[in-house]
Amino acid sequence: MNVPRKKVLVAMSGGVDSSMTTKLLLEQGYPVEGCYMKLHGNEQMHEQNIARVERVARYFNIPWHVLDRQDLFHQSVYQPFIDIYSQGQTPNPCTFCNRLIKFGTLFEFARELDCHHLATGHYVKCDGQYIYQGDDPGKDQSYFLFNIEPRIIPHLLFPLGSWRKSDVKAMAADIPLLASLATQKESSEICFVEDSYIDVLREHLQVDQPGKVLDTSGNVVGSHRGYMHYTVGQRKGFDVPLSHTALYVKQILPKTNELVVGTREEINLQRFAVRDLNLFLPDPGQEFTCEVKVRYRNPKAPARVLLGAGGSATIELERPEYAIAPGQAAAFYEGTRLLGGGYIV
Ligand SMILES: Nc1ncnc2c1ncn2[C@@H]1O[C@H](COP(=O)(O)OP(=O)(O)OP(=O)(O)O)[C@@H](O)[C@H]1O
Repeated sequence: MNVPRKKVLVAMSGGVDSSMTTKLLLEQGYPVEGCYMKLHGNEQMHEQNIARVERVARYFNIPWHVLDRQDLFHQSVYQPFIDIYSQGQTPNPCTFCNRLIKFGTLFEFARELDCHHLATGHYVKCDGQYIYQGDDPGKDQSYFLFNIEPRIIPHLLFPLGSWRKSDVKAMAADIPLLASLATQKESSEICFVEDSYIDVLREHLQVDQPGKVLDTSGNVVGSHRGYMHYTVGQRKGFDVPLSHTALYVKQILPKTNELVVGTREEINLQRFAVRDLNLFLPDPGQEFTCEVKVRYRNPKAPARVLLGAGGSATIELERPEYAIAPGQAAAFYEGTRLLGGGYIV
């Protein structure tokens, strides 16, 4: 006799991924409910997305909910995004949202609805103990999940982990009533950024304030548009008239509105620190070896992690890496298995 499946709450954005997540879970025999969360402040976008979620929920004949978490999102994702840029660092807002909202308050809501599982359309895999990279190398989103609470992993379902995005779109295109999902524009990488992050910052801060560019010896060599326009590792957008070699941002100095630039060799780092460590390993010891990804699109690099006090760690890379930006996540892996990570200091 088949054991009945426990109920799942699917985080539904109105996009193709979470809609096809719903379809796959229903096919696997799970009772499913859906939930759209109002997070950013763009009401027009919410209306459009809610109409899509309603269409999908009706098509699959499942109950669905709207959860308003705009206040929590503002306070724990949007405002820190602005504050971190103003401190001269590069924030990773999706990791805040994943910890506190998608896999935080939404999980609490799932429990209120008596749902044992929570599912999203992330391209990752999960065996109930660990999260793994998704099979589609161009879509794997495990990096953004390094900071979720370990206690909720046993409840998570990610049916798209073994799918390629192109096949997910083809599956949607085969359902006449939902075919438009397959062709709709992909949502931007950060849900509240329509075009450029600088437009968001400009609403709150004086981002356009020209400043000095220094070389690594402290000489003034050029000018820039305002430090918030830049990320460590960036090569373009500042002016160093007399340089004949490619120069990259090595350091951002918010107090003096200065950038320090250097050659590729000068900006490479082999050792750096992280804070707010989050580990899925039950017993990591004082140090362990793994591979580290310091940016979403960077390949994983072999490293040693030395644990320090108060959730800090030092990362020693086997070979120097380029563009290690304070504020970004450093996610740890063993093969495709996500071990956790921390924020680069
Ligand atoms: N506003 C929202 N309400 C509920 N769940 C959401 C919302 N936004 C995103 N999600 C969930 O988080 C997952 C990952 O979101 P992300 O924006 O990274 O992916 P996406 O490729 O745009 O997904 P989709 O095609 O489902 O919109 C989505 O598949 C969905 O399950």
